[in-house]
Amino acid sequence: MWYLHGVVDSGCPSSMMYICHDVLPEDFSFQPYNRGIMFTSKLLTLVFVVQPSKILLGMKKRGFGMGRWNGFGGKVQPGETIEEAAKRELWEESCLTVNTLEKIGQIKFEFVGSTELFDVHVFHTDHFIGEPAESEEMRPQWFELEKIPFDGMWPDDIYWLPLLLKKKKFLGYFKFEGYDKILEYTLEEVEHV
Ligand SMILES: COc1nc(N)nc2c1ncn2[C@H]1C[C@H](O)[C@@H](COP(=O)(O)OP(=O)(O)OP(=O)(O)O)O1
Ligand SMILES: [Mg+2]
Ligand SMILES: [Mg+2]
Repeated sequence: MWYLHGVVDSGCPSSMMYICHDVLPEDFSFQPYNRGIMFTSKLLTLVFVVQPSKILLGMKKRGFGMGRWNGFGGKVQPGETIEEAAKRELWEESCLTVNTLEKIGQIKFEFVGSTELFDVHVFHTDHFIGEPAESEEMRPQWFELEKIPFDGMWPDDIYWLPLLLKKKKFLGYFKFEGYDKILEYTLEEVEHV
């Protein structure tokens, strides 16, 4: 068994190098990935605005994930913290501002044939300022919690979104073939993320 072992800081916050090794260090918290492959990593944010009986999702109008409902988020820019990026992307994509975000999950996505891992930092908030409005990138819509449109979302969401809604913290790893098929995944609840 080989495990993703290390991270090489390339100097750019959104481009880390991951190294796979055959020994699992004791302090190692990631799940098995691949055999000796060098991965780069892309830092991304994802924010879910939740109210007692409903959740705000956005229909992605362009780019990656177009045609799917999702939370609001995107790439972390140089010089930004991950939380700053999460707030900026939420604002750009939904016109909502937030004072605080709760970091609730971290998910690594691998796509067969690509050596770039997506490192998605997932946030939750139930306090926001403003009214959701359509942006170039997203068309926001509230959904009753019993009517979340999982069929129109990324296929991984149905595994971990229920944890987010219960405010349980989690770490996940999903390996995709194409964009519709999950080949394998791991998901664990954790105390800290
Ligand atoms: C593969 O599974 C995924 N599932 C879910 N639920 N969300 C995902 C998955 N892969 C990526 N995401 C999220 C992470 C980000 O929030 C977006 C992708 O970033 P995006 O392309 O929207 O980046 P932006 O910086 O906003 O885009 P522009 O450069 O076009 O402004 O999807
Ligand atoms: Mg985006
Ligand atoms: Mg964006």
